[in-house]
Amino acid sequence: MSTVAQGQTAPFAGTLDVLSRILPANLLKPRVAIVCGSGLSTLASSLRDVVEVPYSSLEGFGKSTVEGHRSALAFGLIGEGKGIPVVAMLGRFHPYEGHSLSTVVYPIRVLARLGVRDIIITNAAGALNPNLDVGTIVSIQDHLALPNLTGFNPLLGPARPNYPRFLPLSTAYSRPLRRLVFLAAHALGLPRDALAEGTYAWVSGPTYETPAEGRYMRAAGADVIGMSTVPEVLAAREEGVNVCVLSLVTNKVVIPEYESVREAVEAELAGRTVEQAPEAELSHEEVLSVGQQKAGVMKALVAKLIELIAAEQ
Ligand SMILES: O=P(O)(O)O[C@H]1O[C@H](CO)[C@@H](O)[C@H]1O
Ligand SMILES: Nc1nc2[nH]cnc2c(=O)[nH]1
Repeated sequence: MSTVAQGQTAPFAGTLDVLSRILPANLLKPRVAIVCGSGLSTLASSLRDVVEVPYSSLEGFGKSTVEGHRSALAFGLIGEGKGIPVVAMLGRFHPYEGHSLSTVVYPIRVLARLGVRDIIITNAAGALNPNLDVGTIVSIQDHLALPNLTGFNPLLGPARPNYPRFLPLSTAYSRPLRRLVFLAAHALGLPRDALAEGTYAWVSGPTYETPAEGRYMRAAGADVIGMSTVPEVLAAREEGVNVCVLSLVTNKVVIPEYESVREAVEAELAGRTVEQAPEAELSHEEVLSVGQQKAGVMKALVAKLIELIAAEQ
C-alpha cells in the first residue's frame, strides 16, 4: 500500500478496480457520502447491508492513527425499500498525523469518482462562540483557514486539465443542503438550540489553542475550531461534489480572562487571600467521550438529511 505524495499521479484506477471487485452492484455507486469525525464512526450504524472495506486494501489510502477513527470505508443502504446507497469514511486523515495533503484528500477524490454527488462531512470541534454549548451541532456556512491562506493548501500544484485553476469558495457550503439540514432537524423535532449555524476555523494542530489563539480566532469571526474538514471541503468542491459540514461541539475553547500573578503575589505578601479560578485543560479523551455521548442526535440528523436529499431527486 502506498499513499499519495504531493504532485504524484493518484492511483485511482487500482483503487476503483478493487472496489468494483468487492462490492455488490447496488452498493457500487453511492449517491451520498459521510465522513465520520472523531468519536463519530457510529454515524454509519444507520446503514444496512453493510460491506466494510479496510483502507489497507485500497491503494493510495493512508492509515488513520488517531484514537476514535477507524481505517475503513463502509458501504450500505439507508431508508426503506431499495434504499439509498451511501458510503461512510469511518476514519479520516489529518495532516498532523504526518499525512500529505494529497493523502488527506485522496478518499474524497475516490468517492467523487464512484459517483457521490453530496458529501456530509462531520467533525468534533471546540466552541469559540460563547453561545454554543457542548453537544450543539453546528451547520457550517463558511470557513476561516489560515493554513490555506499561507501556503498549506491541498490544491497547490500544477494546473490540471478539467479542473479550475482558481477555485471559488464563496458558495462552498451548499445552501440547498443547509436548508435540508434545518428541515431534517424540524422533522426530527429537535429543540431549536440543538442546531446552530456558524463558521469553522481550520488549524493544523496537533496542539490545542492557547487562550490568546482562541481569542484571536474568535475575533477573526470563527464560531468553532478544529484540525480537519477544510482540505476535504476543497477537494470535494474541486471535484464538483456538493458539501454539507456538521460540527459537533465537544468542548468550549478555554479563553479565561488573565489573572495577574503580580497582583496575587502582592496580595499574598500583604496577607490577603485572592480567589483563583481553577485552571482547565482539554484532552482528546474528553473530545471522544462527548462525541460518543452525543453521537445519537448527529446520527439521526444525518440519516434524516440523507432521506431528504434522496427525496429531492
Ligand atoms: O476533526 P475531527 O477529525 O473530528 O477531530 C477533532 O478532534 C481531534 C482533537 O481532539 C482533532 O483531530 C480535531 O480535528
Ligand atoms: N483545534 C481544536 N480542535 C478540536 N477538536 C475538538 N475540540 C477542539 C478544540 O478545542 N480545538
